[in-house]
Amino acid sequence: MNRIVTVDGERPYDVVIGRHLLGELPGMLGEGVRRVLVVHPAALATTAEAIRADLREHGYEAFTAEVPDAEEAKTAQVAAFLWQVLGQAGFTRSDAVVGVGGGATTDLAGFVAATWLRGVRVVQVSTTVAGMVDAAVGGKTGINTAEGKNLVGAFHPPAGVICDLAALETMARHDFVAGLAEVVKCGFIDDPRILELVEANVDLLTDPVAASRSDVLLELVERAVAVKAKVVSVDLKESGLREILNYGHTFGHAIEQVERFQWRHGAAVSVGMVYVAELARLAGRLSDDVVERHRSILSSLGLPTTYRGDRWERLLTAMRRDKKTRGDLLRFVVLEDVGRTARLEGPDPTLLAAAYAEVSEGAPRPSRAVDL
Ligand SMILES: NC(=O)c1ccc[n+]([C@@H]2O[C@H](COP(=O)([O-])OP(=O)(O)OC[C@H]3O[C@@H](n4cnc5c(N)ncnc54)[C@H](O)[C@@H]3O)[C@@H](O)[C@H]2O)c1
Ligand SMILES: O=C(O)C(=O)C[C@@H](O)[C@H](O)[C@H](O)COP(=O)(O)O
Ligand SMILES: [Zn+2]
Repeated sequence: MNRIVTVDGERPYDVVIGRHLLGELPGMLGEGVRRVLVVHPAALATTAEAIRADLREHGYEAFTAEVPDAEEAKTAQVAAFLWQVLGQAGFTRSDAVVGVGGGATTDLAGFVAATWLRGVRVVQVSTTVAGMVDAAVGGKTGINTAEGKNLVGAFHPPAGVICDLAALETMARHDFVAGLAEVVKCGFIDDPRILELVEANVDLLTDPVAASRSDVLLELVERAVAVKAKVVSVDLKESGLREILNYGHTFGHAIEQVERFQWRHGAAVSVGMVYVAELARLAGRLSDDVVERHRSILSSLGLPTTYRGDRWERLLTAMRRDKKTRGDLLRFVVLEDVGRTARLEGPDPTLLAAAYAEVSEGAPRPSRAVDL
């Protein structure tokens, strides 16, 4: 049975979660669309071709465009390639883009849709855990620059999102588990039941095939999407509440930039959540127990909770480029308890460095992180 989460806003849209859902796509494209560009990485070429053929049967003029894998897709060069494709195929404002893939692909496809003719429709067909519970929903689109993550982008909500859990069966375990970091994030910021479900089902959730076929994953995806939908429905452009979805990302994005985008996003966010939990603890705002719960739940999934200890200056430079920063003021989303978020603004530099020491490799703490 499919689950539907509706995202409110200027143009409400549905996130449909279930199995074998590609038939939903034409309905989501809406009235008046004639041409459709299906953007996908090589790993999803067969799916993209099936979508193109189906769209043609429904009378659309459908094209596919293959883009590089993962973060390699989120560049100005790849965006420019897609603008060229759209231009040469004569896409007008009543035409549409469909993103088929993980968060990297849908961030790119969404950004190209946001910028082509100053905005055409996009439907996201998400094929990863991180994409389904987070990237495809909420309209944050963008690309990276050498200086940092998602530094160029636009808020451009989709016309609909398809989360076909059957697609997850082919995912590599490390990519699958990395996506669970965003699910755990939703648990810490808003929905404690998510944490209980993850803690009770670690073995199942670290097996992509078994997890994808389970009601546990269906419930987790629905709950995480519901958290995201609740937030972005009232604060699309991140003027306040939406910042909570950035929990763990200040330090996480800094790792990604320092590692030249070779780390998985979810793995970096995993360390970032432990970092900011330690920061909140050192600032006297979070209990030891909740900090340790971060470590235990993330490491039980095989996610990293530590990072190399010799990168502080570079991490700090990267954190200053975080979108929550205002002028020289570094700002963090912190927890005061599970489900209770707050902001920590301009923490003392010694506190920032002390939290780094707590997540540095070699710090006297147990870690069961695997090679993500
Ligand atoms: N816009 C947002 O709100 C938002 C939210 C969260 C994450 N993100 C972004 O999303 C990206 C991370 O998303 P991700 O984890 O999906 O990464 P990803 O898109 O890089 O996908 C991970 C890997 O899985 C492969 N893949 C995708 N679907 C597959 C399938 N069904 N079977 C087999 N392999 C498959 C991809 O080819 C890739 O190699 C980052 O760029 C992050 O910044 C954006
Ligand atoms: O939707 C949001 O808002 C988020 O912050 C969700 C994050 O998981 C996601 O990684 C997002 O792309 C980060 O946004 P950024 O503004 O920090 O680039
Ligand atoms: Zn994220």
